[in-house]
Order: sequence, then C-alpha cells, then structure tokens
Amino acid sequence: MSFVTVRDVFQEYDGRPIIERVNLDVAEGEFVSIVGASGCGKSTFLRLLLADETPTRGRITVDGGTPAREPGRERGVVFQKYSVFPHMTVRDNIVAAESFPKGFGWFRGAKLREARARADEVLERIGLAHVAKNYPSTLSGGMQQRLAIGQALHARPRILLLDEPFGALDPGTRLSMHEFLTQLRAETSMTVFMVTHDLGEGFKLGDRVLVFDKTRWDPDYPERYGATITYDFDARDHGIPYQHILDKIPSLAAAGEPAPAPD
Ligand SMILES: Nc1ncnc2c1ncn2[C@@H]1O[C@H](COP(=O)(O)OP(=O)(O)OP(=O)(O)O)[C@@H](O)[C@H]1O
Repeated sequence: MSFVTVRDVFQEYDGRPIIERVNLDVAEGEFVSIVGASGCGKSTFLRLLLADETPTRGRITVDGGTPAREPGRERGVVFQKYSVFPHMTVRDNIVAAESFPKGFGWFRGAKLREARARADEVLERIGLAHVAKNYPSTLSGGMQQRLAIGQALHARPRILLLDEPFGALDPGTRLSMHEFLTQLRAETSMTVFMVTHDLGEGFKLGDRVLVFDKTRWDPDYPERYGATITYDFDARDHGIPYQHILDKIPSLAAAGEPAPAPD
C-alpha cells in the first residue's frame, strides 16, 4: 500500500520547468535513494516531499491525508552541511530539536531536566553520550552529522529526508555512517528518501534507487524541459550490479564517483 503518494508533480521556477510529471508510490518503511546528474532537480524534489515548497502542479500525500502546506514534525530533514547550533552543547542541541518546534521557546525547570534526560537517551543511541557536554566545534565531521541526524530523529518523524548527508565526509567516516543509518533503520519503521551522488551508496542503503533525468532534450533550449523519474531500480539484495547502470546512464558517472561495490 502506498504511504507517500506522488501524482503528476511538476515544479517550475520563474516559468522554467525543473521537474515534470513525477509519479511515485512508496510504502511505509521503504528506503528510497535518489540519484541523477547535477542540477536535475533532486533537492527540489526533496523540498517538495518536505512540504517546504508546494508543487506548481500535482499533489503529494502522506498516508492518504491532504497535501501538507508546510513542513511538520512528521518529516525530518538532514542536509550535507551539518545544521547544528554551534553555541549549544551536544545535549542541548538535541533538547532544542524538541523544544523549538513546539513554539514554547526554551524549556525551563523540571521540563528542561526531563528534556535533557530524553536527550541523553538519544545521545546514547547515536553514540554521542560521552560528548554530551561538548560544543559541536570539538566534534569530528562524522560526529556532527550524527548529531544532525539525532536532532532530526528526536522529533520521531515518519519520513526522514536526507540530502547528500554524507557528501562532506571522508570515506572511512562515510562507511561508519552507513552502518549507523542501517542500525537506526532496523530500530524504526521510518520511510527514508536519500539524495546521493554516490551510486554505490544509493544501492547499498536503498531498497529502491530512483534515477532523475530528462526524457526530452532541446539542444537549442537546454532549459526547456524538466527531469522526471526515468528508472526505478529494485535495490534489495543490492539489485542488479550498479556498474551496469553506469554503462546504461553515463550522465550518472559524471555526477559523482561511485563507491566500492557493496559486499
Ligand atoms: N528556489 C529556486 N528558485 C529558482 N531556481 C531554483 C530554485 N531552487 C532550485 N533552482 C534551480 O533548479 C535546478 C535544480 O536544482 P536542484 O538543487 O534541485 O538540483 P540537484 O539535482 O539537487 O543538484 P545537485 O546535484 O547539484 O545538488 C537548478 O538549476 C537550480 O538552479
């Protein structure tokens, strides 16, 4: 059964089509990787899923509801650049993730103590309990990104949107983040959408890999047409070897170096 349903979605900026006629059905708990050439509209599609923007045409619904007009707590997002608060300790970064969206400002007194206890549980889970009192600047890139994911998860979103979350990390840290994300997935029934430039990463982590590309191309007006989903690969059990896909869709090879094949 479809949990996230995308029907005939188009998005234009100043009359310029970016994505066109996107249709998609995603079941609850699925992990969907999104790949495609640079600038083809992957982040735009993620912003539409987040309800940060409303599509020019078409509708996106979650669990059969009405289309959302703004991001809510059921959708969490993590960007490539860690968006943690530098002036707050690691623990209070997690507290902030809970307190700010409620619109009551910062927790005080007993409420703050309870929120800090809940934050400690999250930090335990994401392996940052030992640095709870540190400031983010003292953490490695991977740890800061784990904190950003912890913040997003603390709101218990039903949908987690990841925009190149590991793009800025070195290969070793990337691998440990893959394990971390796989573990978190096993513990929750979250539906995940992840934009990546790394096809190997997309196939390793995803149940499905969607490819965004243009199906129509006007050499005189390269911006005349938008991109859509051109492939929807089953990536469970790593699907078909992704190297073959690179032969089929050379534009993906240009979009980023593939990671080593999943074992
Ligand atoms: N708010 C906006 N207003 C105008 N144009 C925009 C806006 N957001 C994105 N665009 C344009 O839409 C196109 C697609 O951008 P988008 O960031 O979605 O692509 P992408 O596939 O995520 O790219 P990359 O892989 O390089 O991150 C780009 O040409 C971009 O300049």
